[in-house]
Parts: sequence; structure tokens; C-alpha cells
Amino acid sequence: MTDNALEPLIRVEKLSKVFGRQGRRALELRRSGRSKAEVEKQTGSTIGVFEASFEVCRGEIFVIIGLSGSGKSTLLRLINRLIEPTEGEVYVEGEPISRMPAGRVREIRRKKMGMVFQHFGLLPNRSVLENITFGLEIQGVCAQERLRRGEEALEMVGLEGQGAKRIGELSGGMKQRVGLARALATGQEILLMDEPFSALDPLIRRDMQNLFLDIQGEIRRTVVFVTHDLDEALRLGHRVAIMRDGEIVQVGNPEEILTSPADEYVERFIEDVDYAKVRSAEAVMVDPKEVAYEAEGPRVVLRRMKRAGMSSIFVVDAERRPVGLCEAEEVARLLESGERSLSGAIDRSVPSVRPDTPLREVLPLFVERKLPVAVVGERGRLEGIVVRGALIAGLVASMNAPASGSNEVEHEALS
Ligand SMILES: Nc1ncnc2c1ncn2[C@@H]1O[C@H](COP(=O)(O)OP(=O)(O)OP(=O)(O)O)[C@@H](O)[C@H]1O
Repeated sequence: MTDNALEPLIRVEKLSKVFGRQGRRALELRRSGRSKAEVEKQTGSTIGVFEASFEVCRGEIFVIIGLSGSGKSTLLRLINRLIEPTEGEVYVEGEPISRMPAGRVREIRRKKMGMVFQHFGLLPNRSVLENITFGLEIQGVCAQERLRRGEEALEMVGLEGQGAKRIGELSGGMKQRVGLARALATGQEILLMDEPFSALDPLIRRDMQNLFLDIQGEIRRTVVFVTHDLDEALRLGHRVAIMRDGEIVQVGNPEEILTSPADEYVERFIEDVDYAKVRSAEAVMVDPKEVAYEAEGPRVVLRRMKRAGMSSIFVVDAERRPVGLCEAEEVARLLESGERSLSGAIDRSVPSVRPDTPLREVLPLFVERKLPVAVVGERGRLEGIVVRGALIAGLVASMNAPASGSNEVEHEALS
């Protein structure tokens, strides 16, 4: 990993935005402990965002969630300076955006930081392909290259061969696909997405979320995603920031939000997650694609992992009882040093649970260690594993499922 990859791509520092004339005074009053409503009464100015600080890493999906009026859209627009801050700073790759000349900001918006809206802002008189390549046209990309990239993006969103259609001929879901394709074709590293799927009906919305996760798995853009829907936030977000009255009240990954809500407000936010409906580890466990046997050597194990595209593997004994977990890097290290036993690469601290362990107890195991959890059944044998993505998908399903609860759990690896 290079130093570059470790550096956050976006850094937001004590960012505040007040709408109205008395910006500074409003912020002072807020800092002295007045509520947003009191400040508004006294100054006639509205605090949109108050002292927001966070970082977004490369390849991350960072979700901002909150009720209507909590400041999500304002925060998003401060990031690409569609809105000027009252105080604070946004750094993009270390460069402070509020001190950039306007030309440089426009260039960044065009080339580095795209924005996707709820209605995608498609041009009704242009064809699908023309819409998709519109951003490239603005960037001055030549026609041949535009066509190539446009068709590639169409294929990614499952609309191959439909480039000649007019926007007016498309259904709502298809329009969203075109909007997504346009954002992808433009090749911007950062996508700012403002409630892109909110206008869709629930089934199409879920399809779009899945499509988005699939595509993101392949091309790894850095995404800041605004939603007011907890289900969507937990499904999509590597990390989630919860906003209230312009302030960020908690930032954490979905497990942290669900296991340690920062305050009563967040608790109320997540109370729809009904653990009882998904019941137990068994409901969300998946088959480990492959296992390694303790007695096997590093060469065999590494080859198996490479073939299956795995970065870690569960190690079991001859009776198929879990012994621990090996990382591919560790196994490779052993191999290089001429070790013939796998033993030195096994992390033996991996937790295991019984199939009937309630999910409420499984969830905290993910908070500190990001490793999968072994599910052991009869005589301690490995029956399955719980991976983070399946666990969160299971919990999200529990928010919408009828009480009888189906085990319909998507196993897409969010982790
Ligand atoms: N242009 C504006 N002028 C005055 N006040 C504004 C303006 N834009 C936003 N606000 C206020 O700033 C606060 C945050 O609004 P914002 O639109 O960012 O919230 P939001 O969480 O995105 O809401 P929604 O989910 O309804 O879009 C609200 O109190 C809003 O009324």
C-alpha cells in the first residue's frame, strides 16, 4: 500500500454553514449552548451545518443519514463548494477547496468529483448514449473515446444495446440506470450522491442498490451518499454519519451504530431493527467457500486460496473443528521462509458461536475484529461462517420483513 492510499481523499474540518446574514453570531450562540431553533429565533439565520468533521478514505462508501432538514444536502454541497462555508474547510487530497480559485473548483467538479441527484438531471431530448457521454463532451473527450466509454458504462448498468433510445421512452428504474452510467462513464474518482434512489419504488430501489454495490465492488470509486433511509444506509455504507439539527451525532460502521448508538436520538433511529425477526447465526451463516486442514502445508493452502480468490481461509482439524483463520499474506510469508507447517500463520483467536446464538450477540463480535465468525454445530464442527455483509443484510431484511421472517439474505460481501 502506498502512502497515498492511506491518506483520506476527503477531509472535512469543523465545517459550518449558516443561511442568513448573521452567520458568525449564529455560530457563536450555537457554541454557547443555544439550540438551532433558539439561534434561528434570535438571529433570523438558519444553521444548516454545524462543526462537521470527518474523513472519507479512498474506495469508501460514506453515508450521511438524517431526518429532513438535518443538513445532509447542505453538507454534501459544501464538499464540492456548490455552497460556500461560513467556517471550516474541506480538503480534497490535502488541497483546501475554499481557497481554490473558481476555475480550479470547476475543474475538480468536472474531472474529480461528480454529483448524482435524485432525478439525475437527464436531458430529455438526447438519446441514452448522448446523456451518458455528456460529461465527457464537456471534458473535451473525443467522439470515438466517448462512444467507447459510454458503451462500457451502458454494459455495466445492464443497458447494453439501448444507447439509441430517447430518455422519454424509459421507465423510472431505467432512467436511474442511465444516470448511474453517466456518473461512471465520466470517470470521476469521487461521487457525491444525493438521495439517488429515493424516488424509486422499493423493489426497483433494492435492485439499484445491488447494482450499485456490484459496480462499486469492481471499480471502487469514493462515494459520499446521502439518504434518509436507515435500511439503505446500513446496506451501502462502510461508514455512516448520523446528522441531527446540522450536527453529526455519530460516525461509525453499521455494526458500531447498531451495537453502540451514541445517544437516545440514534437509538430511536435504529429501533426498527428487530433482532428477534432474524433470530440467530444460523439465519445468516454462509458456507465457507473452502477450508484448509491444519495438517496441510502452506503451498497447497495458498494455491487453493488463489484459485478461489480468497484473502483468508478457515483452518479446521481432521474432525472439521475450527482451529483459526489464515490470511493469504501470512501463508505466503511462511512459504517464502521455507516453513512446511501452516501452524505459524493461524490466528487462533477467531470467535465461534453456535447456530442458535442470537444475532444481537453475534453483532458485537464484528465491532473490534473485522473477521468472519465461525458457526459450530454438533461436536464442534464448522457448519458455516457469518460474514459482515450477510449479517448486516440480515438485519436490514429484519427491518422490512414480516414477523415470521424469511431467511432471504443477500450474501454480497460488503466487507
Ligand atoms: N438556501 C437555503 N436558505 C435557507 N435555509 C436553508 C437553505 N438550504 C437549506 N436550508 C436550511 O438548512 C437546514 C438543512 O437543510 P438541508 O436541505 O441540508 O437538510 P436535509 O437533511 O438535506 O433535508 P432533506 O432530507 O429534506 O433534503 C434546514 O433547516 C433548511 O431549512
